[in-house]
Amino acid sequence: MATEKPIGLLLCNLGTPDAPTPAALRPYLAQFLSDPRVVEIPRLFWLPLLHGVILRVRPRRSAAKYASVWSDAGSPLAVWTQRQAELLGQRLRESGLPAPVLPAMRYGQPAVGTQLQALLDAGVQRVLVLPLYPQYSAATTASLFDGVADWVRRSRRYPELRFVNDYHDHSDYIAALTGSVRAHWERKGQRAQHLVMSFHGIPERNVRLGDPYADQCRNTARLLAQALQLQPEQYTVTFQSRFGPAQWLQPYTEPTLQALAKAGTRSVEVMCPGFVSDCLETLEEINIEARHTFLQAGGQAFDYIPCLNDSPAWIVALEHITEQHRAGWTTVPTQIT
Ligand SMILES: C=CC1=C(C)c2cc3[nH]c(cc4nc(cc5[nH]c(cc1n2)c(C)c5CCC(=O)O)C(CCC(=O)O)=C4C)c(C)c3C=C
Ligand SMILES: [Fe+2]
Ligand SMILES: [Fe+2]
Repeated sequence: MATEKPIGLLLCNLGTPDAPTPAALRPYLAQFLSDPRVVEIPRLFWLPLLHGVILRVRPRRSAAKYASVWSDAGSPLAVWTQRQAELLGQRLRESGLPAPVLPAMRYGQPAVGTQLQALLDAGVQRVLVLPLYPQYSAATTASLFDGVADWVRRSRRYPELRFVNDYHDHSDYIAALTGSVRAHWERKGQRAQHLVMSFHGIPERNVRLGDPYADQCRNTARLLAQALQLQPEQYTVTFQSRFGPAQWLQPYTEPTLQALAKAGTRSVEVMCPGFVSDCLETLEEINIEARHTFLQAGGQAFDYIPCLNDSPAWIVALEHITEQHRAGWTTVPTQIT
Protein backbone atom coordinates (compact mmCIF):
# COMPACT_ATOMS: atom_id res chain seq x y z
CA MET A 1 0.00 0.00 0.00
CA ALA A 2 1.25 3.46 -0.87
CA THR A 3 2.27 5.68 2.06
CA GLU A 4 0.28 8.89 2.56
CA LYS A 5 1.91 11.97 1.14
CA PRO A 6 2.71 14.61 3.80
CA ILE A 7 -0.04 17.23 4.08
CA GLY A 8 0.23 20.90 5.07
CA LEU A 9 -2.39 23.58 5.68
CA LEU A 10 -2.57 27.17 4.56
CA LEU A 11 -4.91 29.06 6.88
CA CYS A 12 -5.78 32.16 4.89
CA ASN A 13 -7.23 35.52 5.76
CA LEU A 14 -7.72 38.77 3.92
CA GLY A 15 -4.65 40.72 5.04
CA THR A 16 -3.97 43.87 6.93
CA PRO A 17 -1.44 46.72 6.81
CA ASP A 18 1.96 46.34 8.54
CA ALA A 19 1.37 49.44 10.67
CA PRO A 20 -1.52 51.83 11.41
CA THR A 21 0.06 54.60 9.34
CA PRO A 22 -0.83 56.21 5.97
CA ALA A 23 2.54 54.99 4.58
CA ALA A 24 1.65 51.36 5.40
CA LEU A 25 -2.00 51.73 4.35
CA ARG A 26 -1.13 52.94 0.83
CA PRO A 27 0.52 49.73 -0.55
CA TYR A 28 -2.01 47.53 1.29
CA LEU A 29 -5.03 49.37 -0.11
CA ALA A 30 -3.38 49.62 -3.55
CA GLN A 31 -2.96 45.82 -3.73
CA PHE A 32 -6.42 45.11 -2.25
CA LEU A 33 -8.39 47.61 -4.31
CA SER A 34 -6.67 46.86 -7.63
CA ASP A 35 -7.78 43.21 -7.40
CA PRO A 36 -10.44 42.86 -10.14
CA ARG A 37 -12.32 40.39 -7.88
CA VAL A 38 -12.80 43.14 -5.29
CA VAL A 39 -13.71 46.11 -7.46
CA GLU A 40 -15.53 44.91 -10.55
CA ILE A 41 -15.45 48.19 -12.47
CA PRO A 42 -13.72 48.46 -15.89
CA ARG A 43 -9.95 48.96 -15.24
CA LEU A 44 -9.73 51.92 -17.60
CA PHE A 45 -12.14 53.84 -15.39
CA TRP A 46 -11.21 52.44 -11.96
CA LEU A 47 -7.39 52.59 -11.89
CA PRO A 48 -7.12 56.37 -12.51
CA LEU A 49 -9.77 56.95 -9.83
CA LEU A 50 -7.97 54.61 -7.40
CA HIS A 51 -4.54 56.15 -7.89
CA GLY A 52 -5.68 59.75 -8.49
CA VAL A 53 -8.23 60.13 -5.67
CA ILE A 54 -8.78 57.14 -3.35
CA LEU A 55 -5.14 56.36 -2.54
CA ARG A 56 -4.56 60.03 -1.77
CA VAL A 57 -7.43 60.30 0.73
CA ARG A 58 -8.27 56.88 2.21
CA PRO A 59 -4.88 55.85 3.68
CA ARG A 60 -4.94 58.71 6.20
CA ARG A 61 -8.58 58.10 7.17
CA SER A 62 -8.17 54.34 7.45
CA ALA A 63 -4.86 54.65 9.37
CA ALA A 64 -6.62 56.61 12.13
CA LYS A 65 -9.24 53.86 12.38
CA TYR A 66 -6.61 51.11 12.51
CA ALA A 67 -4.73 53.05 15.21
CA SER A 68 -7.83 52.87 17.42
CA VAL A 69 -7.79 49.02 17.46
CA TRP A 70 -4.05 48.27 17.07
CA SER A 71 -2.37 46.42 19.97
CA ASP A 72 1.26 46.01 21.05
CA ALA A 73 1.22 42.65 19.25
CA GLY A 74 0.05 44.28 15.99
CA SER A 75 -3.11 44.30 13.87
CA PRO A 76 -5.87 42.22 15.51
CA LEU A 77 -6.55 40.35 12.24
CA ALA A 78 -2.89 39.27 11.99
CA VAL A 79 -2.64 38.38 15.67
CA TRP A 80 -5.79 36.19 15.64
CA THR A 81 -4.93 34.50 12.34
CA GLN A 82 -1.44 33.61 13.64
CA ARG A 83 -2.93 32.28 16.89
CA GLN A 84 -5.56 30.20 15.06
CA ALA A 85 -2.82 28.62 12.91
CA GLU A 86 -0.75 27.76 16.01
CA LEU A 87 -3.74 26.28 17.86
CA LEU A 88 -4.93 24.25 14.88
CA GLY A 89 -1.40 22.87 14.39
CA GLN A 90 -1.33 21.92 18.07
CA ARG A 91 -4.71 20.17 17.89
CA LEU A 92 -3.73 18.21 14.77
CA ARG A 93 -0.57 17.04 16.57
CA GLU A 94 -2.61 16.01 19.63
CA SER A 95 -5.12 14.14 17.47
CA GLY A 96 -2.31 11.99 16.05
CA LEU A 97 -2.63 13.38 12.51
CA PRO A 98 0.02 16.11 12.59
CA ALA A 99 0.36 18.60 9.73
CA PRO A 100 2.14 21.95 9.56
CA VAL A 101 -0.31 24.88 9.55
CA LEU A 102 0.90 28.22 8.22
CA PRO A 103 -1.08 31.48 8.28
CA ALA A 104 -1.23 33.44 5.01
CA MET A 105 -2.72 36.71 3.85
CA ARG A 106 -4.23 37.43 0.44
CA TYR A 107 -2.93 41.01 0.65
CA GLY A 108 0.21 42.00 2.54
CA GLN A 109 2.23 39.65 4.76
CA PRO A 110 2.76 36.73 5.23
CA ALA A 111 2.04 36.35 1.50
CA VAL A 112 0.30 33.28 0.06
CA GLY A 113 3.22 32.44 -2.27
CA THR A 114 5.85 32.75 0.45
CA GLN A 115 3.91 30.42 2.75
CA LEU A 116 3.17 27.85 0.03
CA GLN A 117 6.89 27.75 -0.76
CA ALA A 118 7.65 27.35 2.97
CA LEU A 119 5.30 24.35 3.12
CA LEU A 120 7.00 22.80 0.07
CA ASP A 121 10.42 23.45 1.59
CA ALA A 122 9.23 21.65 4.75
CA GLY A 123 8.56 18.53 2.63
CA VAL A 124 4.79 18.89 2.21
CA GLN A 125 3.36 17.28 -0.95
CA ARG A 126 -0.33 18.11 -0.45
CA VAL A 127 -1.71 21.49 0.62
CA LEU A 128 -5.21 22.15 1.92
CA VAL A 129 -6.10 25.81 1.42
CA LEU A 130 -8.53 26.73 4.20
CA PRO A 131 -9.91 30.29 3.96
CA LEU A 132 -11.04 31.99 7.16
CA TYR A 133 -14.22 32.99 5.31
CA PRO A 134 -17.15 30.74 6.28
CA GLN A 135 -19.29 32.16 3.44
CA TYR A 136 -18.07 32.00 -0.16
CA SER A 137 -17.80 35.20 -2.16
CA ALA A 138 -15.89 35.92 -5.34
CA ALA A 139 -14.35 39.00 -3.65
CA THR A 140 -12.74 36.90 -0.91
CA THR A 141 -12.70 33.12 -1.55
CA ALA A 142 -12.27 33.21 -5.33
CA SER A 143 -9.69 35.97 -5.03
CA LEU A 144 -7.68 33.82 -2.63
CA PHE A 145 -7.73 30.98 -5.15
CA ASP A 146 -6.48 33.47 -7.76
CA GLY A 147 -3.63 34.27 -5.35
CA VAL A 148 -2.72 30.58 -5.09
CA ALA A 149 -2.98 30.23 -8.88
CA ASP A 150 -0.60 33.19 -9.34
CA TRP A 151 2.01 31.32 -7.31
CA VAL A 152 1.35 28.05 -9.19
CA ARG A 153 1.87 29.89 -12.50
CA ARG A 154 5.32 31.02 -11.34
CA SER A 155 6.36 27.66 -9.85
CA ARG A 156 8.23 24.83 -11.49
CA ARG A 157 7.06 22.38 -8.90
CA TYR A 158 3.86 22.66 -6.91
CA PRO A 159 2.01 20.39 -4.46
CA GLU A 160 -1.36 18.68 -4.89
CA LEU A 161 -3.94 21.29 -3.88
CA ARG A 162 -7.39 21.20 -2.32
CA PHE A 163 -9.49 24.29 -1.67
CA VAL A 164 -12.24 24.66 0.92
CA ASN A 165 -14.98 26.76 -0.70
CA ASP A 166 -17.16 27.49 2.32
CA TYR A 167 -18.42 26.06 5.58
CA HIS A 168 -21.31 28.48 6.23
CA ASP A 169 -23.63 25.65 7.40
CA HIS A 170 -21.04 23.35 9.00
CA SER A 171 -22.52 22.03 12.26
CA ASP A 172 -19.32 22.65 14.25
CA TYR A 173 -19.08 26.27 13.02
CA ILE A 174 -22.74 26.86 13.93
CA ALA A 175 -22.17 25.16 17.31
CA ALA A 176 -19.14 27.38 18.02
CA LEU A 177 -21.21 30.51 17.24
CA THR A 178 -24.13 29.25 19.34
CA GLY A 179 -21.77 28.56 22.24
CA SER A 180 -20.30 32.07 22.04
CA VAL A 181 -23.78 33.68 22.27
CA ARG A 182 -24.88 31.40 25.12
CA ALA A 183 -21.62 32.12 27.01
CA HIS A 184 -22.30 35.85 26.58
CA TRP A 185 -25.85 35.45 27.95
CA GLU A 186 -24.50 33.51 30.93
CA ARG A 187 -21.80 36.09 31.65
CA LYS A 188 -24.34 38.92 31.58
CA GLY A 189 -27.05 37.00 33.43
CA GLN A 190 -29.62 38.34 30.94
CA ARG A 191 -30.35 38.75 27.24
CA ALA A 192 -30.63 41.96 25.26
CA GLN A 193 -33.98 42.71 23.58
CA HIS A 194 -32.59 42.11 20.11
CA LEU A 195 -29.68 40.27 18.45
CA VAL A 196 -28.16 41.83 15.31
CA MET A 197 -26.08 39.51 13.11
CA SER A 198 -23.95 41.78 10.96
CA PHE A 199 -22.11 40.39 7.91
CA HIS A 200 -19.66 42.19 5.62
CA GLY A 201 -21.56 43.45 2.57
CA ILE A 202 -20.85 43.05 -1.12
CA PRO A 203 -22.40 44.94 -4.05
CA GLU A 204 -26.00 43.87 -4.91
CA ARG A 205 -24.84 43.48 -8.49
CA ASN A 206 -22.46 40.64 -7.54
CA VAL A 207 -25.42 38.71 -6.14
CA ARG A 208 -27.48 39.31 -9.30
CA LEU A 209 -24.53 37.93 -11.28
CA GLY A 210 -24.65 34.69 -9.27
CA ASP A 211 -22.52 35.15 -6.15
CA PRO A 212 -23.92 32.78 -3.47
CA TYR A 213 -22.62 34.96 -0.62
CA ALA A 214 -25.91 36.59 0.44
CA ASP A 215 -27.78 33.25 0.54
CA GLN A 216 -24.99 31.70 2.57
CA CYS A 217 -24.98 34.59 5.09
CA ARG A 218 -28.75 34.33 5.53
CA ASN A 219 -28.51 30.56 5.88
CA THR A 220 -25.83 30.83 8.58
CA ALA A 221 -28.04 33.34 10.43
CA ARG A 222 -31.11 31.08 10.14
CA LEU A 223 -29.21 28.06 11.50
CA LEU A 224 -27.78 30.11 14.35
CA ALA A 225 -31.19 31.59 15.23
CA GLN A 226 -32.69 28.08 15.15
CA ALA A 227 -29.99 26.73 17.49
CA LEU A 228 -30.57 29.68 19.85
CA GLN A 229 -34.36 29.19 19.60
CA LEU A 230 -34.85 32.82 18.55
CA GLN A 231 -38.14 33.95 17.04
CA PRO A 232 -37.93 36.06 13.83
CA GLU A 233 -38.76 39.27 15.74
CA GLN A 234 -35.84 38.68 18.13
CA TYR A 235 -33.03 39.04 15.59
CA THR A 236 -32.06 40.87 12.39
CA VAL A 237 -29.49 40.08 9.69
CA THR A 238 -27.64 43.15 8.43
CA PHE A 239 -24.72 44.03 6.14
CA GLN A 240 -21.87 46.40 6.97
CA SER A 241 -18.72 48.01 5.49
CA ARG A 242 -20.23 49.42 2.31
CA PHE A 243 -17.53 50.73 -0.06
CA GLY A 244 -18.35 53.24 -2.82
CA PRO A 245 -21.64 54.66 -4.08
CA ALA A 246 -23.28 51.48 -5.50
CA GLN A 247 -26.14 49.63 -3.79
CA TRP A 248 -24.77 46.93 -1.48
CA LEU A 249 -26.60 44.13 0.30
CA GLN A 250 -29.30 45.48 2.58
CA PRO A 251 -30.39 46.21 5.25
CA TYR A 252 -27.28 48.17 6.23
CA THR A 253 -26.08 47.66 9.82
CA GLU A 254 -25.89 51.21 11.18
CA PRO A 255 -29.24 52.51 9.82
CA THR A 256 -30.86 49.31 11.19
CA LEU A 257 -29.43 49.97 14.66
CA GLN A 258 -30.65 53.55 14.43
CA ALA A 259 -34.13 52.40 13.44
CA LEU A 260 -34.21 49.83 16.26
CA ALA A 261 -33.30 52.51 18.82
CA LYS A 262 -35.86 54.94 17.40
CA ALA A 263 -38.53 52.23 17.56
CA GLY A 264 -37.83 51.80 21.29
CA THR A 265 -35.37 48.89 21.45
CA ARG A 266 -33.26 49.75 24.45
CA SER A 267 -30.67 46.96 24.40
CA VAL A 268 -28.98 45.09 21.56
CA GLU A 269 -26.34 42.44 21.14
CA VAL A 270 -24.33 42.66 17.94
CA MET A 271 -22.22 39.84 16.54
CA CYS A 272 -20.40 39.33 13.23
CA PRO A 273 -20.71 35.61 12.32
CA GLY A 274 -19.01 36.06 8.92
CA PHE A 275 -15.77 37.19 10.57
CA VAL A 276 -13.98 34.49 12.53
CA SER A 277 -11.16 36.81 13.62
CA ASP A 278 -11.76 40.20 15.18
CA CYS A 279 -10.43 42.96 12.95
CA LEU A 280 -10.94 46.57 11.93
CA GLU A 281 -14.44 45.86 10.62
CA THR A 282 -15.64 44.39 13.90
CA LEU A 283 -13.62 46.24 16.55
CA GLU A 284 -13.82 49.70 15.01
CA GLU A 285 -16.81 49.75 12.67
CA ILE A 286 -19.10 47.77 14.99
CA ASN A 287 -17.77 48.05 18.52
CA ILE A 288 -16.87 51.76 18.24
CA GLU A 289 -18.86 53.36 15.38
CA ALA A 290 -22.06 51.31 15.41
CA ARG A 291 -22.15 51.40 19.21
CA HIS A 292 -22.00 55.20 19.06
CA THR A 293 -24.75 55.31 16.41
CA PHE A 294 -27.11 53.12 18.49
CA LEU A 295 -26.53 55.05 21.71
CA GLN A 296 -26.86 58.43 19.93
CA ALA A 297 -30.22 57.33 18.53
CA GLY A 298 -31.56 56.64 22.02
CA GLY A 299 -30.42 53.06 22.68
CA GLN A 300 -29.37 52.31 26.26
CA ALA A 301 -27.14 49.23 26.09
CA PHE A 302 -24.97 47.89 23.28
CA ASP A 303 -23.11 44.58 23.72
CA TYR A 304 -20.63 43.43 21.13
CA ILE A 305 -20.15 39.65 21.09
CA PRO A 306 -16.56 38.96 19.93
CA CYS A 307 -15.64 36.76 16.96
CA LEU A 308 -14.72 33.11 17.48
CA ASN A 309 -10.99 34.02 17.57
CA ASP A 310 -9.17 31.37 19.68
CA SER A 311 -12.23 29.77 21.29
CA PRO A 312 -11.71 26.00 21.73
CA ALA A 313 -14.99 25.13 19.96
CA TRP A 314 -13.82 27.04 16.88
CA ILE A 315 -10.43 25.31 16.82
CA VAL A 316 -12.29 21.98 17.00
CA ALA A 317 -14.45 23.11 14.06
CA LEU A 318 -11.29 23.93 12.06
CA GLU A 319 -9.87 20.52 12.97
CA HIS A 320 -13.03 18.74 11.77
CA ILE A 321 -13.17 20.71 8.51
CA THR A 322 -9.53 19.73 7.97
CA GLU A 323 -10.17 16.06 8.73
CA GLN A 324 -13.16 15.91 6.38
CA HIS A 325 -11.05 17.24 3.52
CA ARG A 326 -8.11 15.07 4.45
CA ALA A 327 -10.37 12.02 4.28
CA GLY A 328 -11.31 12.96 0.71
CA TRP A 329 -7.63 12.81 -0.13
CA THR A 330 -6.87 9.42 1.37
CA THR A 331 -4.98 7.27 -1.10
CA VAL A 332 -6.90 4.38 -2.55
CA PRO A 333 -4.41 1.51 -2.66
CA THR A 334 -3.87 0.27 -6.19
CA GLN A 335 -3.33 -3.44 -6.88
CA ILE A 336 -0.88 -4.17 -9.64
CA THR A 337 -1.41 -7.72 -10.83
C1 LIG B 1 -15.67 38.65 5.56
C2 LIG B 1 -15.71 38.83 4.27
C3 LIG B 1 -15.36 40.03 3.51
C4 LIG B 1 -15.97 40.40 2.32
C5 LIG B 1 -17.08 39.67 1.60
C6 LIG B 1 -15.35 41.61 1.89
C7 LIG B 1 -15.69 42.32 0.74
C8 LIG B 1 -15.20 43.58 0.38
N1 LIG B 1 -14.39 44.43 1.12
C9 LIG B 1 -14.14 45.60 0.44
C10 LIG B 1 -13.37 46.70 0.87
C11 LIG B 1 -12.63 46.78 2.08
N2 LIG B 1 -12.64 45.86 3.10
C12 LIG B 1 -11.73 46.22 4.06
C13 LIG B 1 -11.41 45.52 5.20
C14 LIG B 1 -11.78 44.19 5.49
N3 LIG B 1 -12.65 43.39 4.77
C15 LIG B 1 -12.73 42.15 5.34
C16 LIG B 1 -13.50 41.05 4.92
C17 LIG B 1 -14.35 41.04 3.79
N4 LIG B 1 -14.38 41.96 2.79
C18 LIG B 1 -11.87 42.15 6.49
C19 LIG B 1 -11.62 40.96 7.38
C20 LIG B 1 -11.30 43.43 6.60
C21 LIG B 1 -10.44 43.94 7.74
C22 LIG B 1 -8.97 43.95 7.49
C23 LIG B 1 -8.18 44.34 8.71
O1 LIG B 1 -7.02 44.73 8.50
O2 LIG B 1 -8.62 44.32 9.88
C24 LIG B 1 -11.09 47.44 3.65
C25 LIG B 1 -9.88 48.10 4.32
C26 LIG B 1 -10.12 48.98 5.42
C27 LIG B 1 -10.65 50.32 4.97
O3 LIG B 1 -9.89 51.10 4.42
O4 LIG B 1 -11.87 50.49 5.13
C28 LIG B 1 -11.66 47.81 2.42
C29 LIG B 1 -11.29 49.00 1.57
C30 LIG B 1 -14.82 45.47 -0.81
C31 LIG B 1 -14.78 46.54 -1.91
C32 LIG B 1 -15.48 44.22 -0.84
C33 LIG B 1 -16.35 43.55 -1.87
C34 LIG B 1 -16.53 43.78 -3.08
FE1 LIG C 1 -13.83 44.09 3.13
FE1 LIG D 1 -15.06 49.38 7.40
